[in-house]
Amino acid sequence: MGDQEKHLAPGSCHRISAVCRPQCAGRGGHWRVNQRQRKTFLSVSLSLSLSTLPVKKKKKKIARLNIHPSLGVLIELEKRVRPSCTSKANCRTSVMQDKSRGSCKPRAARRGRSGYALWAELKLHFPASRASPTYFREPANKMAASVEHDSPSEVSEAAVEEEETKTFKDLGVTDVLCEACDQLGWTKPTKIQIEAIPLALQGRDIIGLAETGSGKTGAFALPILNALLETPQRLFALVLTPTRELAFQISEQFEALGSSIGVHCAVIVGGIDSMSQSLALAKKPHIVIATPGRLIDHLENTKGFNLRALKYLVMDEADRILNMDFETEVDKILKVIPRDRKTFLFSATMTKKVQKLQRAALKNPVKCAVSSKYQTVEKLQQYYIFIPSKFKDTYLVYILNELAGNSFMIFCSTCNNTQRTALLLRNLGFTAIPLHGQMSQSKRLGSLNKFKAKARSILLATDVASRGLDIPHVDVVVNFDIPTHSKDYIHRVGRTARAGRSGKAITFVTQYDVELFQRIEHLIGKKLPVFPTQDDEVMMLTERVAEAQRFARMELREHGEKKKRAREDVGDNDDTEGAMGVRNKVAGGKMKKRKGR
Ligand SMILES: Nc1ncnc2c1ncn2[C@@H]1O[C@H](COP(=O)(O)OP(=O)(O)OP(=O)(O)O)[C@@H](O)[C@H]1O
Repeated sequence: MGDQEKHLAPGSCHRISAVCRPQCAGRGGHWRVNQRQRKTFLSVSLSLSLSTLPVKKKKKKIARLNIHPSLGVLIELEKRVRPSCTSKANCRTSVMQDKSRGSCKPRAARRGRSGYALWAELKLHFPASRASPTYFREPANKMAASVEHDSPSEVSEAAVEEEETKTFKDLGVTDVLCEACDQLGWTKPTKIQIEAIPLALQGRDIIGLAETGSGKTGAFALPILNALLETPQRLFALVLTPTRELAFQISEQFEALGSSIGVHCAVIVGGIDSMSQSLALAKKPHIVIATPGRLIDHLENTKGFNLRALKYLVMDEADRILNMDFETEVDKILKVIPRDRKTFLFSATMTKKVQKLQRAALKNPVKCAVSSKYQTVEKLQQYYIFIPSKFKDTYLVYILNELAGNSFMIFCSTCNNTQRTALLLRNLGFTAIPLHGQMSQSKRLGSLNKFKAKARSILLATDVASRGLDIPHVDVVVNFDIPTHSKDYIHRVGRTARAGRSGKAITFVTQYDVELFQRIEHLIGKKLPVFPTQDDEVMMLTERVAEAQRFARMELREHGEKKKRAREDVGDNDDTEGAMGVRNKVAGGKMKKRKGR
């Protein structure tokens, strides 16, 4: 019999008779539902027939019928034991034991033919609209199933509706946190929240995979706050993030959700005075949000700070955190936190490499996947333009003019190119601001805040800004330099079209980038269309752009020398906006003057 492999039409009710094989005897296990079934099931009626099995005498138990809590809504569990079974009353739902243990044994077995009988009828709902979790514990019960069609079910439609109208309260979130969600304008939970929150509240370790901008932060923050309310404790949870800006953002979200319950968070990231962080840790916050390196510094050097009582560990952007770059730090952290903790891994691009996941030391995790492994958002329009490398700047200016009035995030591959391009655009009168790893942390946050506050319409950034940052008003992402790691593409373009909004992403492909681009298309499983451009109009810009390039190079040099001369200078001049010439240009004068306009 095909093991739950039969195709089942949506909207119909099905009866599956499953026969439990002898080797499953005595062990617990979970039903595994295959991908197709998860997609098509609306309602399923399972009739499990565990009958007359050739069980060896020494086997004491037959089967354990476990329904994984995340599998679906268990509507009905009905058990019938064959009339031949003499001690119905003793027969437990899942286990039948032999006579010596004083419970039932069917006649067939008593006659010497080893065999037991148990019917269990289950009805499960698999609403079609629901993105079902895809990871279940490998079933110990190997069941062979036969599928019969039953009459179509109306209940299923109701179940779909129910799924859509689920509230945070239905997920088990406590009232005070539901109110906080309400205040943030979160009227209903997102798919990943529907999947992950109930499981997290049950105390399971979770691997959460969902597309960018789908509310993963809420999916781990709400269960942690819920648990914190139940058992208040200092240094309750640790959230590890790969970038500093993301750490601040997550802290803001925790504080917004937990404001009414007085949650205290500490952000522990590099590039910021350690002393103030030590003081913050001395106050024993409830939640610590940290980048791995600086957290290690504090664990090693800050007196009185330890995470020995930690209850929750979250790795946001987990595939990045579990990457080789953070290997030593993460291993060190895992050694000094209790093994008896809950662990949540979340990302839009989760690694499947078992070795990497093992490093997170998860215990019997559930994978909540509401997107395929490398999926971009439906409302995101993605394009590419194929151009000669030397005209990249000109095409960028053309696109910025074409899509004027929008908010842009432009990704470059190096700090130097980010800085140079920001200068170039400023020279042409665009309100552009850079964000990269060679800027001081205060300047990085300054840039981000100006962009968030819409005081600047263009943020030029390295991949330091590609993951996690939630800036709702970003309309267009431009991959000025194509990402070398295809996964970064998904995160970069995910800075737009967030939380159900729409957005555009345009990737520049030069003669050197063709292979990288093909890899990206392969990863996302899509062929991207070309972004339409008028080449003659682009070429009309070359002269102006060339002039702005010259000024940008000069300013970059000037800026570098100035920095060398006055490293300790605390003025606002270690990002490009501080460079004198540029400031004038932003004010609208210098370039025009030079051009005589
Ligand atoms: N239930 C909800 N209803 C409405 N908006 C929500 C809900 N949950 C989260 N959001 C909002 O959705 C936006 C994106 O959330 P979040 O930053 O958690 O996404 P993410 O999945 O972590 O994205 P990324 O993969 O880019 O890190 C945020 O502005 C957040 O406030």
